Amino acid sequence: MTDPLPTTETEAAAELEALAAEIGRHNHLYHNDDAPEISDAAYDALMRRNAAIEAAFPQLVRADSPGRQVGAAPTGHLAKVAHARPMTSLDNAFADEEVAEFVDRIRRFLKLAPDEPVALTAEPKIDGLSCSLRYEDGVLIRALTRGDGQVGEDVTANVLTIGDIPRRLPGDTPAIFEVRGEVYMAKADFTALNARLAAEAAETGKEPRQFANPRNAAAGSLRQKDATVTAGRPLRFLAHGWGEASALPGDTQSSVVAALRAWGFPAADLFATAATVEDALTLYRRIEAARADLPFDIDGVVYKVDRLDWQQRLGIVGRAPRWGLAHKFPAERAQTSLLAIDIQVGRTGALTPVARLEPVTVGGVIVTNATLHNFDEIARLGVRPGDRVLVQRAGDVIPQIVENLTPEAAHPPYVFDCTCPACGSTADREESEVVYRCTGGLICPAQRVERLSHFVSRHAFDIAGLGQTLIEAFFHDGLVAAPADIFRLTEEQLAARKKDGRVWAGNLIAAIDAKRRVPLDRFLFALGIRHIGEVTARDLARRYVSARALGAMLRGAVHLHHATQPQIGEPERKFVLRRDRLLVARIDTAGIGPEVAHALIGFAAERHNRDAVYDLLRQVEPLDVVHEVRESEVSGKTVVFTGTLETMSRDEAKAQAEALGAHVSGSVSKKTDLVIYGAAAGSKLKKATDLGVRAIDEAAWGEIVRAAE
Ligand SMILES: NC(=O)c1ccc[n+]([C@@H]2O[C@H](COP(=O)([O-])OP(=O)(O)OC[C@H]3O[C@@H](n4cnc5c(N)ncnc54)[C@H](O)[C@@H]3O)[C@@H](O)[C@H]2O)c1
Ligand SMILES: [Zn+2]
Repeated sequence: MTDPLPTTETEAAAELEALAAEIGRHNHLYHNDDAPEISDAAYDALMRRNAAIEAAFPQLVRADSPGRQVGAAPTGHLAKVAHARPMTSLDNAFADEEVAEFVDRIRRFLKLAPDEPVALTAEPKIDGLSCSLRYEDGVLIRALTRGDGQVGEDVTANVLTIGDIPRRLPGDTPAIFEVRGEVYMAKADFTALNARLAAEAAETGKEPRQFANPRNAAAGSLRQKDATVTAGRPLRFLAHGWGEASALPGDTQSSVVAALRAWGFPAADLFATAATVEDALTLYRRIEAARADLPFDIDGVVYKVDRLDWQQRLGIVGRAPRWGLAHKFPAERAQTSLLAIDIQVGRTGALTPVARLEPVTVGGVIVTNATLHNFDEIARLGVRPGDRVLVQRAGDVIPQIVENLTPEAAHPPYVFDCTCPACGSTADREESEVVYRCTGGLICPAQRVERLSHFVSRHAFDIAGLGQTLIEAFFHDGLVAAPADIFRLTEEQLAARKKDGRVWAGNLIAAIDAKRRVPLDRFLFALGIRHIGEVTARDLARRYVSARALGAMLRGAVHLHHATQPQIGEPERKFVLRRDRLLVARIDTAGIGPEVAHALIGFAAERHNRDAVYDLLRQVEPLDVVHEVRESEVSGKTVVFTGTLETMSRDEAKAQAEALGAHVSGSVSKKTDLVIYGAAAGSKLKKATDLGVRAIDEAAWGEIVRAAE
């Protein structure tokens, strides 16, 4: 967990509340709908976060804390029946040390000597759903799902269709005995079932029902109202415990499991006992190594205290027994083939490469694509379509490629052609960045809504009554695709959208018309060019004064840009742009900086963008910047700033002087009228003194400025 814990009670209580709601929602999706939205690892991370906050703020533990609950209360169509003994969950461990702590806790609880051995059983943790089978006088009379641990769903009819489950126990068995275990679906059966469902759907022309993983398939198949559906599903059963029992056929976990086997229940082949923590961990690794070859999905190893008298004393705390622990496996990995690399375009134009994979089950979920983060990652992994790759799902829901398993040069290298797949514009990146962005901001379908919303926003065109929601609606209805379209909207079009919409339409058109003349800086800012925020837009506007002058400069720059591009071909060509110092130098003045220069040229070099701007210029007129000059004692004079100014930047000082009608020069000569010096002023100040030029400090300059206000 990387996020720091909340520091105040208020924050902690708020987060616990949010977690309870979120985890509750996922419990419902997982346990009742068999349709989880997040991975188990992501779910476990939420639970751990909840537990960590509860440990830091024990007074805030909620009555409905997810840490106290088992599963989810059943809500479906099946009859709800109370359990004779609660069906619990298990505490989780992820690291080896946690297993040692588990045994230490048991020793402390039972007040055992430190060297007293605590024998544990170890067995795979099957990814299915638990089920309790009640036998009375050796006959199966009821089967219940776990539900919320107190109340389960009656699935007796369904369970009778499962071949692994005996209907009747042989010979002399206790009068009452509840066998508990997992109903699961084998991996191969799961794949076949999904294929069958797809084929059936294709025949009837319906949308196929596909299960995300074997666990969901098992749960969805068992919890059917119509047991004949269950009968057609390849469900299996593994016994691992018991509930109410009038007598027990042994005094250890292992001897009871052996009896269950003798009665005809399948139990895990990899079941074993361990005398020490080290032995338990050895079993864990053995089971982990066997994992991929097991016919069913498992997500960890379950340890239980072998002695039943100790289990009895240890009892249950909250949602789980003190005598059991689920030691989960780390993120699962799997091999598959990289079919293709696609590029997704985000709402702000960022391009993300996505790996299309041959479907593979990783950690119980079918994975068909993985993120590659960015193009550097593709280079780092050296992956090419056709390669075998190692895929992993970690705490994150999005799977990732961790390694390329195909030797060098087996397939042609992946080449990114630096164009946006959504609009065909050039994609560019800055030297300091790894992310490529589409430069077709105004025309790129992936970015349009975002750009249009920006265009009408408060600091841009600021059109009264035209916000994001309306712009989105106009876009979806095909009324507005580019900024210029806003100015082509008609009252008739708008009025037709609302009942009695005349007045509204009239007002909106008037508000739009009122913005047909806007200050140049707003116009520039509204275009949504990267790095051109409000301040930079204002700087650019001040420097170029008119749209015409700015346009002329850009035309020149773009012409030069195209002329300096080597002829088509290698991808590098397209970003020569950002290395072209000469070009950038043309606009990299007045503190505008190379990043802004690159962004501007990149934008202007794109024909679609130019067309969109010309189209807009037929509708609106950007107003020239009028430099207001105030009369002051320095009007018409030449001033020089030197040294380090304390209260303002050099740029601001220069702007101040210009606003007062002064000319700012960089060097001191006989023509200089005034030198303003800051700290550590050197040769210029000396020269001024030598030439007899008047020199004042920053504070005195401040007085001149204030006097002119
Ligand atoms: N992805 C999601 O949205 C989501 C939501 C809820 C739960 N989950 C998953 O379910 C887990 C929580 O469910 P849970 O309460 O069932 O806990 P759990 O799955 O971590 O462990 C308890 C269960 O393990 C099962 N089990 C399997 N093999 C066993 C064995 N050999 N011995 C004893 N029990 C065995 C039993 O059914 C028992 O109830 C989470 O950790 C997460 O993995 C995921
Ligand atoms: Zn694009």
